Amino acid sequence: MRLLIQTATATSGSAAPALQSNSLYSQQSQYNYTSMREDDIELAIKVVIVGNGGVGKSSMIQRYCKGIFTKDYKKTIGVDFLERQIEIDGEDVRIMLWDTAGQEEFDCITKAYYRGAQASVLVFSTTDRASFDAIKEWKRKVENECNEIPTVIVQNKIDLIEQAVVSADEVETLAKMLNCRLIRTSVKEDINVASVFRYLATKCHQLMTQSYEQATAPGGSGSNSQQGHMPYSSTPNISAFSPTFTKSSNGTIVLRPAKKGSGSSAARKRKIVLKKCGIL
Ligand SMILES: Nc1nc2c(ncn2[C@@H]2O[C@H](COP(=O)(O)OP(=O)(O)OP(=O)(O)O)[C@@H](O)[C@H]2O)c(=O)[nH]1
Repeated sequence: MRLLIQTATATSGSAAPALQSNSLYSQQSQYNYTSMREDDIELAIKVVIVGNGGVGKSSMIQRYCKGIFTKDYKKTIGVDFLERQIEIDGEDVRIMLWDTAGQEEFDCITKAYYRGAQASVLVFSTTDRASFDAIKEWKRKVENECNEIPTVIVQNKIDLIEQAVVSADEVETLAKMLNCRLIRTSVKEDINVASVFRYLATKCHQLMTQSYEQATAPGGSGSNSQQGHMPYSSTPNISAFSPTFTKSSNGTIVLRPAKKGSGSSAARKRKIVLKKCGIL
């Protein structure tokens, strides 16, 4: 059995995939569990990476997904994405990293791609004061499209700490004020890059599991719904789609079944719980 989810059309690794307007991910992320078999669920998290031009967003994604670093600066035009799969609590989670152009001229294109994101990374550079000052505004832009989602502020280029134009105190104060986790990275030296995405994936995984359990618990909010819809919550859900997977021309993305035999004991336990809950 397959679940169809209307979402943004995207092509693996290509720049600026076409976007379709999409009610599912605009404000209310809802899943119809009655039409979904647990085997069909593949956990995927959409993460948007934002920040001024030249702070290292593309480099960070390349480092994380391909393990490479290049000194060349190639301005991102529009939007691009890469993905990587990691394991959280014994379950495979696909992290889709959406790289957005930092230049304001691309704002009207990029903001459309924030929609449906379950987590965000706000990046500034240790050597670029303006990029630090812009963090609040980047957060606001993401929130406009996604409400409150797990967010990390990344201070990149800490290998250049001697040329820092922002004090440690200032950065910590801002992170507290915006209620975001702060992680200092050097993409060049490969310091803390993986921690950023593991932190966000873990956070999203927890939120999704809570939501899921509430929706499927006997007498829980899910059982009250005639349609079996997951109740709307301001917390993010991990979406069960992958932009690399087969899509139809109308922007419908078809889920692929989870790999056979890949289930860990945690995943198996979840399957048992789901079966008990009578999910078809
Ligand atoms: N020293 C140092 N340089 C870095 C680091 N991360 C990225 N850079 C360099 O910073 C420059 C800009 O990096 P990009 O990844 O292209 O920046 P971006 O944020 O994607 O820029 P836009 O596409 O314009 O939004 C490149 O020359 C990178 O090599 C780092 O951790 N340390």
